[in-house]
Amino acid sequence: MDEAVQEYLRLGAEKMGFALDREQIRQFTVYSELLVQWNEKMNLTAITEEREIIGKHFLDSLAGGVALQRDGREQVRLIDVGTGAGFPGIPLKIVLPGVSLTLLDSLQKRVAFLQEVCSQLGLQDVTCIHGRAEELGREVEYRENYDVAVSRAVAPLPVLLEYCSGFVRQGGLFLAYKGPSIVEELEISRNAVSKLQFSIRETMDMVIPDTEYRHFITIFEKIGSLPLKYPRKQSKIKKEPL
Ligand SMILES: C[S@@+](CC[C@H](N)C(=O)[O-])C[C@H]1O[C@@H](n2cnc3c(N)ncnc32)[C@H](O)[C@@H]1O
Repeated sequence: MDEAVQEYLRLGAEKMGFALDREQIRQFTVYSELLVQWNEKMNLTAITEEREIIGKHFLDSLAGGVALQRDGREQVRLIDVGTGAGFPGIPLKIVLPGVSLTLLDSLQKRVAFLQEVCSQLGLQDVTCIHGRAEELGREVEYRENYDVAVSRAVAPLPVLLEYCSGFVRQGGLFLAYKGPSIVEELEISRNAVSKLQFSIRETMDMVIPDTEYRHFITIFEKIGSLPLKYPRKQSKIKKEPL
């Protein structure tokens, strides 16, 4: 990554409230290089130009960190559901190193990439898991065991709420990264929100610095204990979305 691109990253992060030190710039640089290298062998991202990786993946991922920092939730147990190539989980971990991070994806080869990134970046306290959200959310080890769940570009909101409901503890948060469809998605998610013991706190409209990209982050709070029947099996979620 050349100096101008690194400066774009540094300034963009600063505008979002994160002053990056040299080690953090190194971590983002290595991450970007690994993403481009591995993308030649496997499908990780359609975005391969450096500035775009910074804007659309790194800074975009940090938008959720703004909410966590504002709430003083920087030392949380956080799970990224359907993390793919590590978004938004890894950028959040780089700027909030006190986070205990779990990265979950249903594709094994993506998990291998995540392990390599975490090792080369020297990230501590990160667990990479291969599995399906709706199955792991029923297991004692994971069920309602996280302070925060985050997820970007994984499923329509009613389905995504069910995937993430299994992980978030009472009083914990779920941050859904969504595009402009968020207004309609919230409209069709009312039943899911109430059945899954969530309440809607707010939707943050985030503009990524020096770009015209906008992302909405809707923050849900878990207000009660999740009924045992949720999350349901994938076939049921698909056939009868809440
Ligand atoms: C479009 S990608 C988005 C990846 C990343 N969150 C991002 O924003 O770049 C969706 C990812 O979710 C994963 N996924 C889809 N359904 C899942 C499920 N039920 N449990 C775990 N991972 C899932 C897929 O394997 C894929 O890597």
